[in-house]
Amino acid sequence: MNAQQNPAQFRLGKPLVVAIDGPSGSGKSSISREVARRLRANYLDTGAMYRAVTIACMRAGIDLTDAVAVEAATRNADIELSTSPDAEWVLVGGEDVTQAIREPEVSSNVSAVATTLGARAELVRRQQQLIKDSGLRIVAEGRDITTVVAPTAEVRILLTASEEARLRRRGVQLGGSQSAAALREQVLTRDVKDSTVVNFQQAADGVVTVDSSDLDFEETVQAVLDVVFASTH
Ligand SMILES: Nc1ncnc2c1ncn2[C@@H]1O[C@H](COP(=O)(O)OP(=O)(O)OP(=O)(O)O)[C@@H](O)[C@H]1O
Ligand SMILES: Nc1ccn([C@H]2C[C@H](O)[C@@H](COP(=O)(O)O)O2)c(=O)n1
Repeated sequence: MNAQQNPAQFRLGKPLVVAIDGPSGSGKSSISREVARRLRANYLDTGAMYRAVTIACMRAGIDLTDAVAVEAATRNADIELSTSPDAEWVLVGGEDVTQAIREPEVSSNVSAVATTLGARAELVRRQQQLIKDSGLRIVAEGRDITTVVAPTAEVRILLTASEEARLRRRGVQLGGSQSAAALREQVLTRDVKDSTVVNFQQAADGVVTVDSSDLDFEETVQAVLDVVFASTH
């Protein structure tokens, strides 16, 4: 029996931490959110936290190349975010920044925060607390969840896709409004920068790779659920 035949056996009501990492545009957020729904689990978008700190720094006029200032701003950042897969909201200082953190300017600047090690340490600490607060029933996704944030998760997955698939999907997601060069900057160049501090291109020991290049959305959800099933039985 696999997950498709009987999705109801996923240790319902019991702890289940599913850690998912992968490069930009591989489908981490959308696939993880749907997997969380089907597992009746919480959902944590850790990239949204890096984006929230970035917008807080930009609004405060903080020089993003100043690691000491970025680290201090991260420690002081008042961030709240939904951990329900059915409600997407992010607040910074009580203000709703759910849409603003997705703006291209934030995408261009977020790597400066993500590559500040002191900022990472603070956000990893908060993410681990959010996972505990979820009752350890959560799908958490990002770049270092399988290796740093939740290395002992019951299920650890690297979700990948070819560059071509990732660029195509992000282009469709943005409504065809971006040039090829802008898409490469937002997807591939950002990955190169982020890769300098975390490894999300190769699976660490014990991490299962799901390559979605030739899978559609539903097939990818099922492939992830199959790994969850196989890892917990
Ligand atoms: N297997 C798939 N087939 C087709 N489209 C997909 C698939 N997986 C994800 N998508 C679509 O690709 C787009 C990008 O996915 P998503 O935003 O989840 O990626 P991501 O890895 O979280 O990216 P980022 O790290 O840059 O935020 C979305 O529109 C999503 O619906
Ligand atoms: N665990 C994480 C999550 C995200 N990041 C960085 C890398 C990205 O450039 C940025 C935004 O993430 P996205 O919303 O695109 O998934 O945050 C990270 O370093 N570690």
